[in-house]
Amino acid sequence: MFSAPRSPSRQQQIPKPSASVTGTGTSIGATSIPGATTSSNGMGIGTMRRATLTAPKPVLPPLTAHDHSSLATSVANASQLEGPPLTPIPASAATAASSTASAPSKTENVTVTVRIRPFSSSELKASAGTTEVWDVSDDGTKIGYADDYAVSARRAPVDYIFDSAMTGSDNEQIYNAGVKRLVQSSMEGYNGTVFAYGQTSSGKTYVMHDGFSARSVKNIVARMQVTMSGSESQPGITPRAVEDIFMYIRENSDREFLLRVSYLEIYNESIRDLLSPEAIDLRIHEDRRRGVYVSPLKEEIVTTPSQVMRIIERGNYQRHVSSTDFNSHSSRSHSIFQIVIESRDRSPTASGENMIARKPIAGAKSASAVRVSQLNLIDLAGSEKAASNEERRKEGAFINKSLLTLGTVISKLTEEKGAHIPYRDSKLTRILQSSLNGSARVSVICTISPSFLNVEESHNTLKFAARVKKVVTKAQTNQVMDDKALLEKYRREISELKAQLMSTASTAGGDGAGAGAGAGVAIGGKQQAELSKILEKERMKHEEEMGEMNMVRNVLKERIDHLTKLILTSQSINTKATVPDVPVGRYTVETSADGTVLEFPKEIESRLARKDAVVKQLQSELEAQQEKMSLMKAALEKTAKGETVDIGKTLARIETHQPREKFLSEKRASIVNIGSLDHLNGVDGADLAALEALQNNHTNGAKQTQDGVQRTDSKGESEDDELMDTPWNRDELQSLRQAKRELEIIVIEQEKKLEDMVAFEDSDEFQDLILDFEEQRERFVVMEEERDGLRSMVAELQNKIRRLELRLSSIQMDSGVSAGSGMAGSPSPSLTPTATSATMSGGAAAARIKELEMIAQKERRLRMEEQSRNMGRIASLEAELTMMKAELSVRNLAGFS
Ligand SMILES: Nc1ncnc2c1ncn2[C@@H]1O[C@H](COP(=O)(O)OP(=O)(O)OP(=O)(O)O)[C@@H](O)[C@H]1O
Repeated sequence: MFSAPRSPSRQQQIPKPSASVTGTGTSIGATSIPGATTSSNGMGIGTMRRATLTAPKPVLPPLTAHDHSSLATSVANASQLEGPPLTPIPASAATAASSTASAPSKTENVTVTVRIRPFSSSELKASAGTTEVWDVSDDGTKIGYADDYAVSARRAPVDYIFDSAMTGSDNEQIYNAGVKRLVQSSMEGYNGTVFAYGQTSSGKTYVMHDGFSARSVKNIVARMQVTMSGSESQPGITPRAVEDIFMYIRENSDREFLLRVSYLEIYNESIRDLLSPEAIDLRIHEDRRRGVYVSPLKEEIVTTPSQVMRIIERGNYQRHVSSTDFNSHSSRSHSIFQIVIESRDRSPTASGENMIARKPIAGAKSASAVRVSQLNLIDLAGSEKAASNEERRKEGAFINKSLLTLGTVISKLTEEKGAHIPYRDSKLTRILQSSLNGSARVSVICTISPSFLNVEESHNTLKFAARVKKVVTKAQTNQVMDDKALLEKYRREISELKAQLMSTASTAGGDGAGAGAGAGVAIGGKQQAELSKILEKERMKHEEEMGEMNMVRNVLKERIDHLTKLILTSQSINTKATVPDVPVGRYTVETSADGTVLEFPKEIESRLARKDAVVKQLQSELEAQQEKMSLMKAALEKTAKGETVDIGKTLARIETHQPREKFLSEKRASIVNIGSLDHLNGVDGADLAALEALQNNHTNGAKQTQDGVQRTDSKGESEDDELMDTPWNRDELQSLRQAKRELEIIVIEQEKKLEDMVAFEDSDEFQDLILDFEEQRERFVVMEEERDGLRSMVAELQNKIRRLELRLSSIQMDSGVSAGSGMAGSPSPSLTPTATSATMSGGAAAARIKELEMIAQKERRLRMEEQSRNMGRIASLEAELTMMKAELSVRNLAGFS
């Protein structure tokens, strides 16, 4: 056996999450994706090909320094990016690749990496020390029994050679050694599959997902601690692959990409969509064009690494995970996360921008063809010995059977050329068929335990690894020339929309010509009036059409924008990374000479007040949610440390924060059940009674009894085991976590609302409102001036009327005097009566009087006419005034509503 010194990391124990695993890195907090949409698309696991079986060939060349550095830089930056909401994928378009042209790679063996994880606390306890069973050679390629162990256990030496063999917890090392190059080649158009294989609790989930693989409470607490301390993380293969994918897009400016993802699990031989959990028992289909695929399966288009990680987290949350005798958080299903990568040359001739009517060209190779590849990241459930719990036993039987079939398939592939390969004997092998039969690059990560307690299982894993190493593949790039590729479909749609946009623009540009021509014809009178009526009608119709046209243009522009955002380029990714400029000067206000704001327009004032009220409300809601979250965190931390949770207080506090009854009762049950009841010995009678009442209310009364028994059994176990000793507690903890996630989602939603409010202030809509308001205000001032003018005109007229009335009455008086003296010989007002009477004779005087009377009468009539005219004018002015007032108040109402 190897004489190499033992790897120092072999001596280490599985680090306690809080102590040695130092961060979460990629943020995979439980958040929902606003606008996430569903489509019923098949998940093609690659196109069907015949197995390419040859004698074992040399393995893939090792990674170059360049390989290591170019992809390794991705992790930090790409997680910052954010993208548009998800988009529905038209069912007809989102199919797997139909390859019309392909470029085969060289034949190559499956890449196999083996990792021996550090000792777990229970292994250490059971074996009373770190008895090394396995040893890794200095060059990191061979693995065999450790010398001491081989001697003491009388084992014949074994020697396995792989692409890499390693120990410890470094997920970056394992990613670089076994997966990085495969991810890169999947970006270049080759199908790729990575799966983790190994006994239960050997570290598959740890390597595939992240350093806190198991979703145990301790790990959640550790995550919190790490997040709070801001230290480094240990992401697994999946987040690293995701980061590298986006880094690749960023660094390859000559191509454009479209990414879509799906996530499924095989649980007890039934396929379930983890992104649409109600979709269970999905079927596997196969046809010549699409190969083997699962349908219907939800696919989501993704545009940022964080978006992908949120989807994975969402799926992980749905995955079947339970505590077993061997792993407190054991994956009870095989999970397959698939990323479909479409890409195309961006050069103008190849982009398809100008190829609206292009037809698919079967079999032709072209720069504009879309490359379609799939990257499958698979976390298998682990093989296990018989479990004590019946349900776990049943699950274990399904798991073992499918893993056995996988082993048989691998054996047949490598040993019996031309033999029948029993892919159909399990859902797992059926789905993996296209990858295993040669058309994809495959990398297998085998994980083993270091302990002699698991030596047989570890040896079996090594045998499996050695067999799978012999499988030879010949990956091909798939090129699609038609709308089977979403990229092509979307590009084509963008081109068509742009063409439509152009045509609406030219229609809009030609407006008003007809109206203008008619206006120049010289015609008069009635005809002209009719013509202007027609022209006016035409103008209004034209305006309406223009309005509609603008609406259509806006819709077209939005759709173009949306589709363009889904297509990723190095430029778009880099742009998304930059912080948008904050617009300056949101509204116009009146200021004094020294710049002091005199007054905000009332309209703005009231809108601002309304907005402030909403913001305040949102803020207080946000604070309340955060408060609740910290209560939950504190409760979790306490219980994880085995401390007593002050049930009464915590419940009361949460109750005051959480009005939703269902949520409350869930939380009550969770908190009541988190801690061991043993801790509650010191609680006084009233508290205990309250606690019991709460427990009685819990729906799982039967489970509680069982839990109580198991809890007693678990005394003296490790802290983790104590905490996770019963399925019931785990369920409760899971529901507690669910509650926490719900709160996180609410917080994110609230924050989004706040952002929207702020964004509204910057929006064109808001600016338009302010402009509108300014216009209204100016109109109001003009109307007020008009009203004042009319008022003074009315006052003037009233004065005039009064003057006229006075004059009239004085005339009447004069006339009365004259008439009286007429009988007494009085003259008209125009004549002096005394003079007249003095100078005229009786007959002449009578005639003169009559004449004067007639004059007076005529004058009275004239005055009366003038008076009634004036009265009419006054009435019409008053009516006009009333109208103006009414109009004014209507406008005021309209302007300020
Ligand atoms: N390389 C490692 N370094 C540190 N801790 C590890 C390592 N591998 C696994 N662990 C820890 O061991 C425990 C079991 O690991 P994990 O859940 O990944 O096993 P698994 O193989 O996925 O099990 P199962 O098949 O039951 O789902 C976890 O607590 C995990 O954090």
